[in-house]
Amino acid sequence: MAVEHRTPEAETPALLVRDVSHAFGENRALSDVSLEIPRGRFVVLLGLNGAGKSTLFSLITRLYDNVTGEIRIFGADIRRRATAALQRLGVVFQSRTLDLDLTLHQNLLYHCALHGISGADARARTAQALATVGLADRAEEKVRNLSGGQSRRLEIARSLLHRPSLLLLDEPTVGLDIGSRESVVKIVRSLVEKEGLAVLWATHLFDEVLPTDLVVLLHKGRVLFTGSVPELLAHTETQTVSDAFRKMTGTAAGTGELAA
Ligand SMILES: Nc1ncnc2c1ncn2[C@@H]1O[C@H](COP(=O)(O)OP(=O)(O)OP(=O)(O)O)[C@@H](O)[C@H]1O
Repeated sequence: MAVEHRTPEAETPALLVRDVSHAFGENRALSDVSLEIPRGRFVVLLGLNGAGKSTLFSLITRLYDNVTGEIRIFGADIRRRATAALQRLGVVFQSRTLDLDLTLHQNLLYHCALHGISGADARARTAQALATVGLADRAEEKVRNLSGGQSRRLEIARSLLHRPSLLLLDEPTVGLDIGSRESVVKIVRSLVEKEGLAVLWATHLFDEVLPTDLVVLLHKGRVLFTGSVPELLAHTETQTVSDAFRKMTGTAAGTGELAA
């Protein structure tokens, strides 16, 4: 008789992706992608434009249906237990999705309503989320008045309202000036350190990777490496993440959309 082995709840990864592929017609955007995000870790999904990062996010968030492989959020299969899985997930997509003519407060209250959160609870969560991202004093202004970095921070606040345990961010710092980039990175890293959130941070900017992060290297729809930064450097016999990336992908220095 087959014995079923169950992973204890505390050991279940925040996100498990196993053997997931996706194609747009003839264009294979993802091929047998597997990765894991342990609880409470900051994981960088590193890949150039077109690597498949946004496609993977669309599958994890169920914008697209994954027809191959398996995706689990804290153990819940996103197809069979979609509600349980998505309740634990917060997302900041690459394109902006705020209502410019509503105030910060109204944008967040609207999102609370979508999650069935209302009244005093919604107001308390909104105030707390705005404070977390340093925008408490801007609550009654229209979003139209915010800078790019402030808008991003508001989107992060919005993603926290239903108190997720796993946060996905797709190229959150693209187009921001250096000061705004730093503040966005700092806020998200602090959520990992202080609140124990697990984060999947998609980027093509190597200087956003810290030595203590885990890295998933995605190139042309395939995962070429998963592990810690020291493991990546040892594996490639290089000194920097950008050199390691170039070596693994065969991308020559000075070409491609590399930064830092
Ligand atoms: N809706 C779509 N229809 C057809 N092809 C698509 C679609 N979305 C993505 N692709 C293709 O799938 C591949 C992966 O794209 P994807 O957007 O996931 O990459 P990415 O790593 O997020 O890059 P970027 O940061 O430029 O969005 C690319 O070849 C892209 O052209």
